[in-house]
Amino acid sequence: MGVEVRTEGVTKSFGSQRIWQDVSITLPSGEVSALLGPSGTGKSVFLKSLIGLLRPERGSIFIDGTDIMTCSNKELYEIRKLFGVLFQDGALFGSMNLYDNIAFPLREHTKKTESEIRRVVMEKLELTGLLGAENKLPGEISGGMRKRAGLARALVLDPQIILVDEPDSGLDPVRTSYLAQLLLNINAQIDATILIVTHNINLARTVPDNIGMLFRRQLVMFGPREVLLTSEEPVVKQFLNGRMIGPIGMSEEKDEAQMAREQALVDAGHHHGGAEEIEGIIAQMKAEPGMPARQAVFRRQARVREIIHTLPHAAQVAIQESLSESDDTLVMRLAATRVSSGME
Ligand SMILES: Nc1ncnc2c1ncn2[C@@H]1O[C@H](COP(=O)(O)OP(=O)(O)OP(=O)(O)O)[C@@H](O)[C@H]1O
Repeated sequence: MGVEVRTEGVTKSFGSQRIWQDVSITLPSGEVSALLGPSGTGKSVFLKSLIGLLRPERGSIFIDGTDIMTCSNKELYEIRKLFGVLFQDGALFGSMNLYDNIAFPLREHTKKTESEIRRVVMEKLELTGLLGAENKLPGEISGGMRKRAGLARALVLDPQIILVDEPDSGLDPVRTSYLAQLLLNINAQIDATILIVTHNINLARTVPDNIGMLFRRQLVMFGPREVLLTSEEPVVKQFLNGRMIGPIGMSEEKDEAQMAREQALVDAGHHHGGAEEIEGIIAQMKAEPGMPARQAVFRRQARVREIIHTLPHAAQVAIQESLSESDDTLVMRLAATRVSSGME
C-alpha cells in the first residue's frame, strides 16, 4: 500500500512573494487526491516541495512518518525513491528514445541487468499503451504519448507515491479522460498514494477520492470529494463552474467594486463564461473491469464513516447516498457470488 503524506503548517515564499502559508494536509495512504486552484496559486510549488525539490521556510512534511524538512540528505535520497513524478510536459530527455527514457531511473538507481530492465520497461510500455513506440524520440510523438511515456517512467521504480502535475495540460478532453482512467487503473493495481495537481474541472469532479483547493495563499479546504463538490463557498462554486462571477479574477485577486461591476454586467445579460452549472455530485470514475478492486475505496469508506459527523450537512447527505449505494452493490455482489458458487 502507498504511504501517507502529511504536511503541517508549511509556508513557502520566493523572496518577498508569499506563495502559500500554513498548509496542513494529509493525503491518505493509497487514495487518490487532487489539489485544485487557479493558475499561479502555487500548486506546482506544493508538489515540488513534497519531494524536496523546493524547500518551504516553515513547517513539516512527513513522508511515511519521516520529516523531509529535517532529515539528512541520505534519508531524503531514500525517500525520493518512494516517489514517481509525472511533470507537466513529461520531462523526457529529448535526445533519448522512449525506451531509454523509461529505462533511465532503473539504470541510475538500481543494479538491475539490462534484461531485467527490458522486462520492466516493456511492462510499463504495455501498461501505458506505448508498445511499438519505444524507438521514437519525444519530439516525434504527440503530447498525449509524451504524457504516457512520462507516466511509464514514473512507474518503473514501483513508487508508493505518484505525483501528477496537470495531467490534462496539452491534451484534448478525450485523451485527458483516458489518462484519468489509466491513473485509476494504476491505483487499483499498485495501491499507490496519488496526488493530482490540476485546474481541470472534469478531472476534479470524476477522479479523486479527496479534493483540496488553494486560493489566496491558503488551503481553502481539503477532504473527501463530497465536501468540495457540495460546497457553497463562492470561490469553490466559481471554480467548479468555470465562470467569471466570483472572487477569482484574471490575476487572482478581485476587489468588491470589480465583483459588483461584473455582477451588474451578468444581470444585464452578459455571459459569465461558464458553460453549465452543475449542482451536486457526478459519479466517480472506477478502475476498469478486470482490474483488481481499488483498496482505497474500502479504506476511504471506513474513514469517512468515522468522520462523517464532522462534515457539512450537504457532504454528509452525499456520502450517506454513496455509502448506501456501495452497500447495495456489495449485497448484490455477495448474492451473485453465493448463486454462482451454488450456496443458495
Ligand atoms: N523557482 C521559482 N522561483 C521564483 N518564483 C517561482 C518559482 N517557482 C514558481 N514560482 C512562482 O510561484 C508562483 C506559483 O507558481 P506555480 O507554478 O506553483 O503555480 P500553479 O498553481 O501550479 O499555476 P498553473 O496552474 O498556472 O501551473 C508563481 O507566481 C511563480 O512565478
